Amino acid sequence: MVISNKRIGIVGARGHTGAELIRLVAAHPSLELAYVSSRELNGQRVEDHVEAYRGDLRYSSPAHEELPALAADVVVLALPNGKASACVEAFDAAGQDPLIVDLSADYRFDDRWYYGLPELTRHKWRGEKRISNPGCYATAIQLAVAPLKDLLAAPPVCFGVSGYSGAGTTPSDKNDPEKLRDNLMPYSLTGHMHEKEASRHLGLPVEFMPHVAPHFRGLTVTTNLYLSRALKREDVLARFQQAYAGEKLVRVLDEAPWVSKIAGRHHAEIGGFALSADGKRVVVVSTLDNLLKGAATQAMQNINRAIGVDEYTSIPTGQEAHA
Ligand SMILES: NC(=O)C1=CN([C@@H]2O[C@H](COP(=O)(O)OP(=O)(O)OC[C@H]3O[C@@H](n4cnc5c(N)ncnc54)[C@H](OP(=O)(O)O)[C@@H]3O)[C@@H](O)[C@H]2O)C=CC1
Ligand SMILES: CC(=O)N[C@@H](CCC(=O)OP(=O)(O)O)C(=O)O
Repeated sequence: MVISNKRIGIVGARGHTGAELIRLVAAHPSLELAYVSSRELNGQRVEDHVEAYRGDLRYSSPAHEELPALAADVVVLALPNGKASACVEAFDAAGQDPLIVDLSADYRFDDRWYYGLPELTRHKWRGEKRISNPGCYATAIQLAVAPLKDLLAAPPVCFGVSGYSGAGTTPSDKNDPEKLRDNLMPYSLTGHMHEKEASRHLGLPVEFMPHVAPHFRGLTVTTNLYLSRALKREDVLARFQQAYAGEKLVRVLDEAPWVSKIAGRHHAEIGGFALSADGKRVVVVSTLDNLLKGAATQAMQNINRAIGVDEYTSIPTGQEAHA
């Protein structure tokens, strides 16, 4: 049986996450790029900006209302927060129902959209064609808390440190290498979007304190968990190993993972598992590349499942680093 390729459009493809998606699509046997949009790069050749792509496609800058006519089977919205709904409305108005994967936070609280963190929500997918891709820190938090969720005596407290690519390409203090040099920049210390997102999807309150650091990509979340009964370290480790057994994109380590080792890699790492002397407090460290497992790779997992191919198609799942 010949299965024809699906056509995919990326809206907001100049950004960091859009570029990572182009790389993943370039390596995909059943997807081909229909369009990649950017106002700033309009007319320029994609292969001049993304080395992994070889072909004649150029960036274009269609208005939202013009997107349906481009007839992609899959549409990824990689726009800043607050900008996705205008695109979604354009498809609704045209009576078109492509698979839409939104990378922004805009639909993470909308029950009509599937929240795609496959390792935790795979079983909840009911064939929805609208998928909300989780936030980067929110992914690391949920992966670190979920295996001990039933034993918590207090809200998890999470200290996050992200590389500055997490702040996108629109200039701000949080992606200004000069202001970040020799610095650690705290921000949104209560009420960050990912605090709300992780709380909602874990079904328990989470406390989150984010910071940006001078490195470009990769984030660390160090999570303090108070337990309702004492555990031994081997019990904690066994819970995590069992929770993520067979998962190709979540690795459970004995030691605490280092962010320098996760940059350019597609999986998340969870480790540390330091216990207090009374066995009722455990500290777990999770790392992931915010642009990959925190965005583009997770989107590709979601797209693969929705188009009916193996979830890991085009995603390097071994030890190899991203080119
Ligand atoms: N960076 C990260 O680590 C993560 C990001 N995300 C989310 O993914 C989305 C994309 O992030 P990222 O790639 O970092 O963002 P960037 O800031 O790097 O890119 C945003 C893209 O949107 C386009 N754009 C910017 N402003 C507008 C506008 N007003 N209208 C239409 N297009 C616009 C830009 O292209 P142009 O201006 O040329 O049109 C660019 O292609 C965001 O919602 C972000 O929150 C999610 C997880 C992790
Ligand atoms: C360092 C930095 O600024 N990180 C971003 C999170 C990136 C992300 O996951 O974005 P969305 O939830 O917006 O999709 C932030 O804290 O807003």
